[in-house]
Amino acid sequence: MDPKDYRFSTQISHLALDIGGTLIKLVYFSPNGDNCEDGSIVVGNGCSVVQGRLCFAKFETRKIDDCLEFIRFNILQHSGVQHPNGTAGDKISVKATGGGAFKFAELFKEKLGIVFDKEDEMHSLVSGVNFLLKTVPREAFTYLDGQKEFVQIDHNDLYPYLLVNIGSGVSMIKVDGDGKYERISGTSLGGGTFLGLGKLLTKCKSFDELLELSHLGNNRVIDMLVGDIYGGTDYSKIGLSSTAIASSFGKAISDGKELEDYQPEDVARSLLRMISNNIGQIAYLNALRFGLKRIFFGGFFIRGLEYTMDTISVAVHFWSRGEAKAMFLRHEGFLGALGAFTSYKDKSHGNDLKPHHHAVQRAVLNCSGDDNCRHIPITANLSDGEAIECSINLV
Ligand SMILES: Nc1ncnc2c1ncn2[C@@H]1O[C@H](COP(=O)(O)OP(=O)(O)O)[C@@H](O)[C@H]1O
Ligand SMILES: CC(C)(COP(=O)(O)O)[C@@H](O)C(=O)NCCC(=O)O
Repeated sequence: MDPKDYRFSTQISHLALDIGGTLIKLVYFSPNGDNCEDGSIVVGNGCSVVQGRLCFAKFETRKIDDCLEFIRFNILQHSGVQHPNGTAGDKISVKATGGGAFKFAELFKEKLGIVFDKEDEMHSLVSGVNFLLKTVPREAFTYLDGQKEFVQIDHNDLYPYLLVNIGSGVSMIKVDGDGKYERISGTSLGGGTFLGLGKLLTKCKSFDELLELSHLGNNRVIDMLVGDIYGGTDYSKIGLSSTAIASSFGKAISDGKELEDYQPEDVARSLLRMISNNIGQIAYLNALRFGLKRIFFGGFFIRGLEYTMDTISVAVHFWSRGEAKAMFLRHEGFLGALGAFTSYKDKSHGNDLKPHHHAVQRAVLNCSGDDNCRHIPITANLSDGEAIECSINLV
């Protein structure tokens, strides 16, 4: 292969995208040093092992042009690939998953000369979680009563588990092994519902603003509690305390108030609680259906927010009477994109490429904060996923 072509084709396959209903997630490999060659070590079988980091970025899907610019200026040019206006002749193949891999395929081809090599969304989610759980230390944790505890993952006792991905909508997947999974349930009441209803009800403009508001609010102003119905007492016979929510938003029935009479922060709090609680409960019911004890929650809805994780954990704990465990992931929002990224290696089997083509060899979390992704000049939300140090094989 012409060395120029070699560089061209290997560099750009270090990017994978997950284009969802609300957010576009990017995972890309950033070699240590200014370019790939600087960080690479050639090993005996002719492969170069390149040291670097997996970096993460996200964009709102409605602002897809920002994402296109980001890829053009930070990834294509940084890789030595210059396609200001890609043409049909300059095809670059990139792994992509999520609904947007279909919806926006033409746009990426037209604007960047990128052709999507599509990976199934559910498959990518599962691959992403398995990669994280098996490779990245201190990835999974529990969160209950304000206590975060990292979970030691036993590779020999990982399956089966339930994966609940809370994106715009929610998918629930029973995972039995690598590439062995079944989507067993889902609900349309997900992150998109929280954000959509939140925008309508509070006039918030963004997810972050809505979260900020929810921090300040009190859900009991709007939620009808068991005590409100039972005159302040518990309904202990069926295990409900007086402070349990009997009916989300139920107080609005008889308060005689208009929406404007409620504080937006209380509305945001009730909404967050309602969505989180409902997902926790449906997750538990599905875990019960299949006798699953471990439930991993992913998706960008969670955003590492204590209140959300606590609500989900309490719901799982309460309904399962402590039998099932809710667990969360540090790279929660990038499961699909990571799965698509790791699929560069899967496709190498059975074709001309050697095994381990672009296989992520090992990963150690790099918690160095600002130092991550420092070559990136234009704005992207980089703080949401900590970079993962790793090396990759280039054949
Ligand atoms: N910065 C953000 N902008 C919009 N939504 C966000 C943001 N951060 C978290 N979210 C929440 O995450 C959800 C999207 O999660 P994600 O896993 O990316 O799903 P999708 O693949 O459907 O886009 C949104 O519906 C919203 O609830
Ligand atoms: C259609 C989807 C898989 C798309 O994924 P997303 O962009 O929401 O992450 C998801 O929104 C979903 O599973 N919705 C729930 C549909 C249902 O089971 O009712």
